[in-house]
Amino acid sequence: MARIDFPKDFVWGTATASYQIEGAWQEDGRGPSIWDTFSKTPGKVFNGDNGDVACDSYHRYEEDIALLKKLGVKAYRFSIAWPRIFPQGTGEVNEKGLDYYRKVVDGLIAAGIEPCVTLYHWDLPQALQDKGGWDNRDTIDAFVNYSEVIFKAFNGKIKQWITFNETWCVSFLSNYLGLHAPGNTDLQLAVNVAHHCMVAHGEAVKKFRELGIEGEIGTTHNLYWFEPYSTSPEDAAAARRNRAFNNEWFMEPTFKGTYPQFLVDWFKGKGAEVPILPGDMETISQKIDFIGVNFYSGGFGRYKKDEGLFDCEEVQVGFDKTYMDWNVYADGLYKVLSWAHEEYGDTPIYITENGACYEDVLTEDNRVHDVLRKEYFKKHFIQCHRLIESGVPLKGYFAWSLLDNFEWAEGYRKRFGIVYTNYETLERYPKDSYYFIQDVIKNNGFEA
Ligand SMILES: N=[N+]=NCCCCNC(=O)[C@@H]1[C@H]2[C@H](O)[C@@H](O)[C@H](O)[C@@H](CO)[C@@H]12
Repeated sequence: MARIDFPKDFVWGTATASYQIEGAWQEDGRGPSIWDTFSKTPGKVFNGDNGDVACDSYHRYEEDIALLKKLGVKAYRFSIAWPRIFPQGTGEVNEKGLDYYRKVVDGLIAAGIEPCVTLYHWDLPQALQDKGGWDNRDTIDAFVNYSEVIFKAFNGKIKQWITFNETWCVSFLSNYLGLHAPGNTDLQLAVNVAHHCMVAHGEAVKKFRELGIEGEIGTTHNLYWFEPYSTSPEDAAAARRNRAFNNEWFMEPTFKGTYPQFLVDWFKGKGAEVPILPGDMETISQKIDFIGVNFYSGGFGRYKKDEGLFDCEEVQVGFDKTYMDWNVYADGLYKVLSWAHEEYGDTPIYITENGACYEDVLTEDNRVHDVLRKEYFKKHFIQCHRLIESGVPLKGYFAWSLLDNFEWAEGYRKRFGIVYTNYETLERYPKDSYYFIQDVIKNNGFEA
């Protein structure tokens, strides 16, 4: 057994998102989001589940904060629901919406926990979607207007700001693959959405700097480690395309102000071109204070003509799988963050999400012995330590998720929490993984 110790200032946290935990979907003036619409469209979400109640954190946030305090985290990442602040996306500020987040932020600070806020975690006001959503460049200004209200309302209280969560999901998963809201399946539309979200990110960073807001600002991309199954040039090219679809397409513009040309050409061949206006790339690549990375999995790919968007098929090489059928590939975390550090430089990195879904059984005495999830965390903590030892500027780790919650198109059947949510009673029960992480935080390390 080897002792794994983390740096004294390493930030341990957990993460959630508004639509996944809050519920209270029509309370205190909240307007509809695209996820209210999508989840109530038959066939889109497992079992017809929706976020009307979710974990009811809108009313139970004090319980959540108590769980965070007991866990011992330094920070808590959550998102603000744009439709609570601007029910129609723009116009009059809904003060009652702001009041909820004032209570959450003040509660966290009183508990000695740093609030880390995501401004956009997918719940776009439906009123903006009705005008084209992220395909319409006007939504960029609406996002900056919303961001400015939040910056000013919480300046000095919130010190870590994330503009977007997973622009890959907002664009390709939601507008090309059609699996998330609003459920489109058009490559050009998805390319437009990705671009406009990244411009919106850059414009919000500019506003943050102009206003002199305290703290640090960044964005979160979900990175996936994908490598060729063999040394053949075809496999290498196919895997590179598939990886770049997830990684470089977002990291290159964010850090270098360019799109990866080989993929621009590939998309052009598929009839999709990036709607770049003069100044966009400079806006997107505004200097950020940190990069958030969500990491879950990775895999191997090989060339297969006409397979998917990139003539690339994933090869099963025997990885253990989570209940999402995702590979458990902890080395992939080391590889992808080492690659990001080499490619994009010394910007501090936070793992803003990492975690696993398994079938959880609640015992008679309200325990969940989630051995596999504990193992998943332990394997990935070891890789975090390797990264730090290798000189990668990894500054913190947020476990996904504090609570079992609304898992998007999977509804409530897929549980990622370190705390079990009983959806009938809305009671919360810490799982064994919660106590494992509590111990790791207390000792800032563990016996590997
Ligand atoms: N098909 N398919 N595609 C693979 C999708 C991988 C990317 N999904 C994520 O990273 C989401 C991220 C999200 O922030 C959170 O809100 C989700 O609850 C977690 C768990 O799902 C993860």
